[in-house]
Amino acid sequence: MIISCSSFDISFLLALTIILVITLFILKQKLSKTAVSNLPPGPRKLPIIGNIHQMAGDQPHRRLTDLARKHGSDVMSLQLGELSHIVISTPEAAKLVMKTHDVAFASRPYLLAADVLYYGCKDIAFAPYGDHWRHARRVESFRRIREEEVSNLVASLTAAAGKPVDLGRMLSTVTSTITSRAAFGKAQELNDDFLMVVDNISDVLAGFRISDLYPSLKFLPSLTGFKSKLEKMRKASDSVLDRIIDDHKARRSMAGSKGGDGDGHGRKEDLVDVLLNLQENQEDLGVPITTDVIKAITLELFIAGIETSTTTLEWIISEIMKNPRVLQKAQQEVRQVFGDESSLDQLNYLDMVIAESLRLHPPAPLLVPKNRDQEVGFGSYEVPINTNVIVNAWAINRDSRYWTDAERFFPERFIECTTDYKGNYFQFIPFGAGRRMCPGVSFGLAIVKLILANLLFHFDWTLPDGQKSVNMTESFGVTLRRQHALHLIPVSHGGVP
Ligand code: HEM
Repeated sequence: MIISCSSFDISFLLALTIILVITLFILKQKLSKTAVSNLPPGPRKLPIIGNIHQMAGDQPHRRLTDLARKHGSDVMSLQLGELSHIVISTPEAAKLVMKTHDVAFASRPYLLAADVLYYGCKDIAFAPYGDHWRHARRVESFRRIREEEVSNLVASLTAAAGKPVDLGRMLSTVTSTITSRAAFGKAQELNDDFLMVVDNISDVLAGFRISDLYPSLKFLPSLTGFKSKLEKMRKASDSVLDRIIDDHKARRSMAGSKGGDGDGHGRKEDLVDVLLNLQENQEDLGVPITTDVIKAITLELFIAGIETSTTTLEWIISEIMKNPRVLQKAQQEVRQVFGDESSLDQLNYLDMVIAESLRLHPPAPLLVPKNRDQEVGFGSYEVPINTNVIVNAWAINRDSRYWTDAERFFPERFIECTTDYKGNYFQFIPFGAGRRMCPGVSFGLAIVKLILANLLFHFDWTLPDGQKSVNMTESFGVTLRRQHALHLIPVSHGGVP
């Protein structure tokens, strides 16, 4: 969940002025009804907009970190438009949310974008906690990644050796092809409209647009043009997903296959097959797996697979280019040990490099927002039902009480502590924790590690002429991407792994 810069530009302010007048009376009434005496501390809020103005100016995870330092380092109240939030910024408070009271905080807030794009929140990430979500999570049967795609990447880089390449774009292509194979069974030809959806989805799911913050003003999404943008996106993804599902159904019926492993012609089962199998065995589930559910889950896993792995890889490579010592050490290990995918387990230093990059640059710095939908105590504070909960993993992963020299990129720190991603160490939560923790940990890490090992094995890397260092500026979006393209020069090292 990220605030889009565009949400805070001039059109935002104009729209805000209009709604201020219209909503004054309604909100005054609402706020007085929900006033609670013992809320966690927080910055002073203005009438109607609450603390929206304090979110402008920087990346949300950085703004929230600064505000928390001043107003409530563990847990802080924030009013964004109509919506009450608490912001969690320490491992101790994160443990209360994602372990002690995990069930009470296991739901997600309503988001119009998730409603429209995921067929009424029939995906996994934005599904309310309940029967649908429990069954959808069972579909974490991701296929083993295909080494061929990584070989294709190596071949393209070899062909471009000695010249600058846009590495971020190449990584995005390879992760998209791998995910496409796992999800759809083959690399799909995805039209420009669908790729527009992939590019924009993290922005529209950010959850901080004016229409998200004033959900009772139902006319806002139409007034601001947000609704028509979402409908256009849904139309574009819907036609591609329909085609993919129809293809699968046709192949399955030709093969006379009802589930099983593949279609009898050597085609392996993919994510869409797994979902169609579940649909055919509805009686086992008690929750209908409709075609909309299949489309929502397929789209979400496809996008989750590309965005997070690409972002993780880009930050790792940026960090090691800034730290030649680490690059050299990682490269030495890879060139001594790496043979094929089965030897990935022996690359211990590479694990530490990945962990250290995930610590400093978690691809989802604010995780996915949670919603408190059950009555529970929260430490000494009262947190009303329906409060949204933002867990600032970015701040937590840099908590100087747990991490010595916390801002420094130093993979060796993981010699002493664990790189366990199971959500048991609340000072290190790049994948979240608890019931709603990421189900794609193994799939995501396998892609990242395999690609990284190949990039380090086959190539030495240099910066393009005239570039002294890697620019580390972050961009706005649901995932924490680099703002500038990552241009590097691959120099072939030779050797066959
Ligand atoms: C390095 C890679 C990845 C990172 C860092 C990452 C991180 C995260 C985070 C932080 C969350 C939110 C957890 C929470 O709210 O507590 C999440 C949720 C999720 N992720 Fe990932 N992810 C990665 C890869 C993947 C992949 C490859 C997939 C699927 C192919 C995936 C699918 C999902 C789904 C479906 C959810 C929602 C879970 C739920 O709400 O129950 N992720 N991920």
